[in-house]
Amino acid sequence: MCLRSIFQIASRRFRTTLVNPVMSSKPNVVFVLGGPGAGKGTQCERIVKDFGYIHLSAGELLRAERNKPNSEVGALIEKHITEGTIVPVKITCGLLAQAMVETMAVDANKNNFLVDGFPRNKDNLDGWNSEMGDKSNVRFVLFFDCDEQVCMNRCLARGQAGSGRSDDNVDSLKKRIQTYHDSTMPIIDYYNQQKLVRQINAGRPVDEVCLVLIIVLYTYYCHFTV
Ligand SMILES: Nc1ncnc2c1ncn2[C@@H]1O[C@H](COP(=O)(O)OP(=O)(O)OP(=O)(O)O)[C@@H](O)[C@H]1O
Ligand SMILES: Nc1ccn([C@H]2C[C@H](O)[C@@H](COP(=O)(O)O)O2)c(=O)n1
Repeated sequence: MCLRSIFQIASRRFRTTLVNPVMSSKPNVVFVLGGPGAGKGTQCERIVKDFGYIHLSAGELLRAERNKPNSEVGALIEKHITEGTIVPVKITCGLLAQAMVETMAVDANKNNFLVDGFPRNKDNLDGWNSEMGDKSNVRFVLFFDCDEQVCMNRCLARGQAGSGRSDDNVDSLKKRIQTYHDSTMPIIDYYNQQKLVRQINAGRPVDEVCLVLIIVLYTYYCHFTV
């Protein structure tokens, strides 16, 4: 049986049987973490298409806010993006919360969110817990584990392919990778201690990573059907 067939069968069963048992009026949140270029966005998009999640990328929301001509925080966001540092949580959590509210206002059943690139440091974590802790259900954390040099090469290739991102260059990437080690890994460790981390080898080709991701999701949601 080909990979595509397995994927289609798993996703059909997932949508009809496995998502429904965890529906609630609060948003269900799966945090997605990993180094820059680990493939978080690529894999989230695949899951959205076949599994009915809503993908919210913190980085994308920040770039969209930065691009608004009248944004009061646009310059601050751009400074953090190019420096590879982390935007204050008040801004990022506000954008995420607003996107969730807007999504669920259109369709209350759309309450399963992949929150990609968040929480990235202690400020993110504390801000989320105080603002969203009792307004959301954090189900688990997907950790895309990928070799640093592989991450760097992928981002540089993405820049050369015309991403237009001001941080797909060697200087910014070195800083982003440092921030990832210093600030994001402790957050992954924190969730790991709570047994909430599902670790995925993200150094493999896209289809192989995706297959492992499907198995991880399937296994998780099977707990709700037994
Ligand atoms: N498994 C993979 N193998 C090879 N290339 C990949 C793989 N996954 C993603 N890529 C490519 O690597 C680049 C980075 O992927 P992606 O944007 O999904 O990473 P990301 O973790 O979301 O990065 P960032 O945190 O910088 O936004 C993209 O050009 C993507 O096409
Ligand atoms: N929680 C977050 C997420 C992202 N940013 C900023 C800083 C990152 O380097 C940049 C790009 O994010 P990505 O697209 O790689 O997820 O956006 C942040 O400050 N806080």
